[in-house]
Amino acid sequence: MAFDMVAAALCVTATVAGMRFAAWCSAYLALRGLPGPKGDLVLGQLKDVVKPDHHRTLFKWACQYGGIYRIRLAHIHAVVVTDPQLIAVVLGKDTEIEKSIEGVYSHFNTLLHAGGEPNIFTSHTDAYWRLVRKGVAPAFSAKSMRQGFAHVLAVNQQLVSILAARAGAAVDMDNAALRVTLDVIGRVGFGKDFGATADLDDCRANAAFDLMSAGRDEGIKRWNNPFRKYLVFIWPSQSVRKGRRKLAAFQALMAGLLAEVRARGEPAADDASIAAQLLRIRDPATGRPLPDDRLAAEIGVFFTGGFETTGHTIAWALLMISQHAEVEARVLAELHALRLLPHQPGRRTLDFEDLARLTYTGQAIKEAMRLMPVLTDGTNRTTLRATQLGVHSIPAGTMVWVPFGATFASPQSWERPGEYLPERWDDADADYARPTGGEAAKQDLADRAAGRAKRFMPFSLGSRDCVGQSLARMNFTATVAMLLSEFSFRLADEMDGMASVRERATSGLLTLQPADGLLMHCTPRGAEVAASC
Ligand code: HEM
Repeated sequence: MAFDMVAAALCVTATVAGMRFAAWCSAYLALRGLPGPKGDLVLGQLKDVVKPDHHRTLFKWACQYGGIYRIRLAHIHAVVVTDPQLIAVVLGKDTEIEKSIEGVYSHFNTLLHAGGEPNIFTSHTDAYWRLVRKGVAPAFSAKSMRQGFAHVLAVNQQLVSILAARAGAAVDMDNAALRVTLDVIGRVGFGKDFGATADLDDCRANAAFDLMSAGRDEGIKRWNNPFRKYLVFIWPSQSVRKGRRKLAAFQALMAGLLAEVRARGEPAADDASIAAQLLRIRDPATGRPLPDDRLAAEIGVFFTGGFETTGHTIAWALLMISQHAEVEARVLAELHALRLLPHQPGRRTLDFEDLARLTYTGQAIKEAMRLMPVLTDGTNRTTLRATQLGVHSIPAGTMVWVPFGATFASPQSWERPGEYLPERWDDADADYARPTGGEAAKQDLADRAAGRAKRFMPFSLGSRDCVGQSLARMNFTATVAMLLSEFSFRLADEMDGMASVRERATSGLLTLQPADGLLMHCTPRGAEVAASC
């Protein structure tokens, strides 16, 4: 009897394995027509894409193989897409191509939830995701941003005073920008001042700031080694135990924030902060609020999603603007026209309406986001069924990777792609793909319904785009404008020049960031600057 059961189990296992192998082989054959790099026999291109400078490799492959090519990450077949027309299909068809939850996003579940439950970022596009996404949407409306602006101003004013007191000294502006971002999300979204901006020096002095990066580090280790979450039981090395402790501390921090928010009582009717909106969510089936553990995980995802992304964006924009004298001069002229420069007659404080008026400054930031996109790896999808991408039929179960860095720098979509040219955004249509290859291509493009495919999508596209983009825009525009109005920034000699900072940028830590911080000397602007504008 026992023998029969073992034999039956073995038969089932062998059949399932056989079917999987057959599916794998058929996907291999189906994708064989696509170009792609030759890789390691066992790992394929896996080793290339976990390197700290893999964004360069993805760019090189896009130039070499075009807007769609295949790679293999060990046993996973993947198709990499940088052609805007195809990206529009990939990110626009939720019912055919879903976020790659299993194998990519689900690794991040245990970072935020001890039991590994998914959150708005890591869940399928399902009923739970819709409930949370719809629930928090009002927190990012124009009205909420206007309400939160006073916090953005206060945090940046604090940074300006600290930098003024350290005039001339070299300050790590990447670290400073990250701190501002943490405080902005804390204050605007949750009514909580973490005080990270108050002390720029010591990472460890601010527990919240320290834990934000710790969550990220452990996330990467788990992504590179999915078994890491179990290792503490099997091989409890010091590093694994430390990672676990940090994660537990991060989750406790978020649970503590939830308790703090609850202790304030029912949110006021006009409070549409992230905290208030999360508390208002009700399960339509039971009418009950989300359980506390899920709420704490959702709070955590707004910090992890918004903290490094916005912080490094600010740092890259400061670097690019301050290293291009002609761009900086135009930014200053715009600030001067709005009476936002120190020492100018009738000087005003930046207000919410100014954010929309800072057209050129916005373009300068946007161009920095094109050349140094924080989410250079973009997004991953998986085909739920066989899907047509251009002339290629992509089998079900294939990972489709849209790397933004390679897309935003591709010579197939951009003129002078490697140059920092904020003026390219003067054209309101510059976000959209252009026909290349003469009249025929123009006609072809005009013929396609999806002819206005976007070639620039730093916040992604479609239903799973960035829910927090309005907060990010408000934060980075205000910070860059306020810092540049008050100071000129010179890259410290230790940084070895802008080219070297860009060359050494790492994408191995989830976001594209300066490898060794961004040391800059900040000099307060004198009266002559306003006079010369
Ligand atoms: C410059 C700053 C930012 C950039 C470039 C950015 C970019 C993105 C991108 C590309 C996605 C889609 C990711 C994917 O498909 O894997 C995303 C999703 C998300 N972002 Fe952002 N983000 C930024 C700031 C923020 C901020 C400030 C918040 C909130 C405080 C936030 C919260 C989220 C959340 C919760 C999601 C998941 C949305 C969903 O799946 O429905 N992000 N972001």
